[in-house]
Amino acid sequence: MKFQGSPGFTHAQRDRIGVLVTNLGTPDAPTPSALYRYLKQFLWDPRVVELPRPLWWLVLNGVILNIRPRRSAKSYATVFTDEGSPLLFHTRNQANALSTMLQSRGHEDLVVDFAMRYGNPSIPSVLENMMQQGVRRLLVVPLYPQYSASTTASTFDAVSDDFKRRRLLPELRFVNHYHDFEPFIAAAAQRIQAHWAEHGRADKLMFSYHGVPKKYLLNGDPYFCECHKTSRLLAQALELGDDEWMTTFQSRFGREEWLNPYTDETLKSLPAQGVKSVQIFCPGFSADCLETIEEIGEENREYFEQAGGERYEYISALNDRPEHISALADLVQLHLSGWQAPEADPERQARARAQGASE
Ligand SMILES: C=CC1=C(C)c2cc3[nH]c(cc4nc(cc5[nH]c(cc1n2)c(C)c5CCC(=O)O)C(CCC(=O)O)=C4C)c(C)c3C=C
Ligand SMILES: [Fe+2]
Ligand SMILES: [Fe+2]
Repeated sequence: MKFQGSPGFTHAQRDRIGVLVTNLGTPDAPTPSALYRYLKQFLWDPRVVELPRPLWWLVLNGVILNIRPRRSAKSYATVFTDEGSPLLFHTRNQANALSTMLQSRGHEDLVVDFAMRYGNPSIPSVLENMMQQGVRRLLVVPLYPQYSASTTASTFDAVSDDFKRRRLLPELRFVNHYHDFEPFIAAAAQRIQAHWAEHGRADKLMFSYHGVPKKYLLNGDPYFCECHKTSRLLAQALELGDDEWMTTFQSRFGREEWLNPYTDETLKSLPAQGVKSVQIFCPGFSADCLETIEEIGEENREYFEQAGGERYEYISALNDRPEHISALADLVQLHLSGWQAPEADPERQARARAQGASE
């Protein structure tokens, strides 16, 4: 095995701290061929689908990749804009705003960038770029508030797979979750309150999270519990009574049982129970994407209205709202503690100057 070196390396280059923000990833275009590439990479990840590989290879390549790319491309076409996929442009905007906010808080020499677990910009390409800019201490921040092996651990796999081929490794810190981080809860509560100020309240506030197969919970994934904790803290922050809110799980895939109650089935049943108006917020999605805009904003609205519901409002994600960026900056600063910025260390600065002068 030949490990990849760092061709541009010089001793005079100052060590820098990097912050890599990541999210799930999205197809490059709303076309069947782009969807084929994206879904093939995503659904072949053993963290996402935990079925025996030979069986899953047959189902994925024999059935799913023959049907789903065309179907999903149609859904994606309804959410893509001139700026591209919402997940991509929101994540880019978040990283830019985070960089600006951290600079304004005195972190002037941080390298802040973003990457996607699947698709582009890929984690290896962005890591390479950051290493070339002198990043020797790296904080990875997956924008998944709740930990799940299928998302958070999969991101760790991608970072460590990249490290496996490198000679020079940065020091690594990795944010596992922030489902109960007070500034995050406060930002989400503020988002909901802003919606109420504009539109008033509804009979029920639903917190809808992306689901995972129920067996992941039974096998020890804390995701379900972390979702419930986020909901409970949000309900507390908003001073909601027990019958004013609920937690549900969306985006089921395949036939096996997933975390429940399911968002779609719940919405179909609520009008018959006297709930005529609902507002839905998705606290697990840090950025709007197909699963919020199309699935919650459109598809589930129809289920609720067809079942007799009268008022349905989707409360958009935190995206690059200032309160979200501020919460993320708090999270980054918490995790950077002890990693003094090189400029703030006078001894190191003097050493770097002397070294630069002697070369
Ligand atoms: C097949 C299993 C899947 C698991 C497990 C899963 C977990 C999971 N996903 C997210 C966040 C997102 N998922 C998104 C899209 C999406 N998810 C799956 C499947 C699983 N997800 C598929 C096949 C797709 C693609 C769309 C489709 O064909 O239906 C997205 C949106 C991406 C976008 O481009 O907009 C997000 C975000 C979480 C948080 C999670 C586990 C906790
Ligand atoms: Fe998903
Ligand atoms: Fe979906």
